[in-house]
Amino acid sequence: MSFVEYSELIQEGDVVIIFLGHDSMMPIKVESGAQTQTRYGAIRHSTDLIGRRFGSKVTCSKGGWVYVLHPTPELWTVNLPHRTQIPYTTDIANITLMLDLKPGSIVCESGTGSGSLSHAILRTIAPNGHLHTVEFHAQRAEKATEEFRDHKVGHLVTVRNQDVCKEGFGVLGVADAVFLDIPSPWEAIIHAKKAFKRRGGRLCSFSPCIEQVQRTCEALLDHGFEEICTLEVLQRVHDVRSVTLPLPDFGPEGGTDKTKIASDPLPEEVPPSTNPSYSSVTCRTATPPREMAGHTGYLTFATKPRG
Ligand SMILES: C[S@@+](CC[C@H](N)C(=O)[O-])C[C@H]1O[C@@H](n2cnc3c(N)ncnc32)[C@H](O)[C@@H]1O
Repeated sequence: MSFVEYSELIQEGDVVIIFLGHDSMMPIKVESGAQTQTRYGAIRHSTDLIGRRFGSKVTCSKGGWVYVLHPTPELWTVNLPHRTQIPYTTDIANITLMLDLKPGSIVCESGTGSGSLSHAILRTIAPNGHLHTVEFHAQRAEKATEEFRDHKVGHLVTVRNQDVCKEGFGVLGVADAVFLDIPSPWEAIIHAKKAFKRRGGRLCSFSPCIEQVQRTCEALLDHGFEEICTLEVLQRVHDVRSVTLPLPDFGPEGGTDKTKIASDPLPEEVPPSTNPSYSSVTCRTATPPREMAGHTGYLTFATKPRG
């Protein structure tokens, strides 16, 4: 099992996602002899997991069943152990697109935090790209390193335990893209600029507050970045339902001018208001919500030009 390559069978040491329901999943590390308790009973790793196919339905000791899923960055984002605030898949999808990430890209990131974004970046830049991720909190840097190794993506990432605002990313002139998710991104712009390749690249900074965005945009302008734009990604979930609407009364079919064409047969005149099949119509419709909660943060993108 690897986060960047699909495997058929579950093996000792793999991470699997136990799916109990759409709102109830948990990641576990498979160890022979171990058991995991769920509300449907115990899952015995040796007999229930090892050697089974990813996606299998597994019956637990109390008779209930779960699915065992192959991990993906999206499933990891909603199941990872939180050590920090994290970006979610709606923002991550836009970050990946707008940073133009692809297999082979070299990316610099700070802070690593809980590794939510890192996993998505790694899946996109595999098999020959590289992620340089900087985290100044020693335990978070250590935990992320351990997880990347366990998830078989360690060869694609270098974790550095340092302050990106003081010491930068630890690499110069290599990056195609830079991502910042720190409280004072404006202090790291100078280091981002130095990390980029000579031909330039794309930068993204994620900030929850507009004041942080303003300072970051000023720093980006001061350092010669172009195409600066900030956006907020909101999910607009449409509510699908059936509605019954009254039909307007347009009068009898064929009009009321009975003298218009003498040869026309007159339609059967049933006033719509007295004919139940014409007075209303039921249809399926989708309505957007009136209010949209869910501000996660502002995404500021910019281009570092050549030179
Ligand atoms: C919001 S979290 C990042 C979450 C991360 N993007 C993820 O996907 O899980 C911010 C992280 O940045 C780290 N951090 C803050 N300032 C930093 C700095 N100057 N240098 C390096 N890391 C920093 C914090 O310790 C924290 O772990």
